[in-house]
Amino acid sequence: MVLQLRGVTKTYETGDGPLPVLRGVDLGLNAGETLALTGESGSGKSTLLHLVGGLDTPDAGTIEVAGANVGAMGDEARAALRRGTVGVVFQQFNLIPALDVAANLSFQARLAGHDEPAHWVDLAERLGLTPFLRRYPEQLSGGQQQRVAIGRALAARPRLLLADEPTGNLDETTADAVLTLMLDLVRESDTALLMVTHSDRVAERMARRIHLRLGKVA
Ligand SMILES: Nc1ncnc2c1ncn2[C@@H]1O[C@H](COP(=O)(O)OP(=O)(O)OP(=O)(O)O)[C@@H](O)[C@H]1O
Repeated sequence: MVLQLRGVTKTYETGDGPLPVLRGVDLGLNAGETLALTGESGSGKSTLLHLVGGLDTPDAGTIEVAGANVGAMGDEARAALRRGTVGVVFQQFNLIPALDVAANLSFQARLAGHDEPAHWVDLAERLGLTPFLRRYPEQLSGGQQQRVAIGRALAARPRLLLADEPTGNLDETTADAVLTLMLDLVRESDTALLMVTHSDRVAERMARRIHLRLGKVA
């Protein structure tokens, strides 16, 4: 299994007191599996993604990614996890502003130890980014930046791809095309995909779907 969560809980401290968000989440994801994560606004979807990506730690429970316990990792191991094993496409794309599109793609691949120009060039071509390789992120539309973020994550050949509404900024036709491409790419590389979405249309294209409600998988 690429991802296994057991009894994961997370409570935030707020000005109004503790806010329990996750109350014992169990979840497993196999290599190459695609899973839609739905739930109302505020149900904890982004929190779950952040925990799996090692950006925050659970209060209790375990999160294993490719057999390693994320909660027990030190900063170094967690950084390595984010460089290579887990790819992320979050709503703020976090592209590197000082690097052009080609360099954003190749930099991430090199960081992950996959210095394979043919791979990221192919990803760029399939994502329709070839005309923009010499442009900087600020010179791209939101949808173009979104495609760079997808290409950059996949260039690192992750075992698990975490995506938060990755087609949310696109019109329906483009969103469908980008989603089809993403699903093709993860299938080809046997990458597991955990995608947060509000869209039934998107969720229906994934192999499995789970819903977060009252802090648990409903
Ligand atoms: N750092 C934080 N400190 C305190 N509360 C937080 C923090 N981050 C998130 N929350 C709260 O935790 C709850 C879950 O937030 P989260 O972003 O995980 O929800 P979500 O399901 O992703 O929502 P949306 O669909 O609106 O993006 C919300 O009530 C939010 O206000």
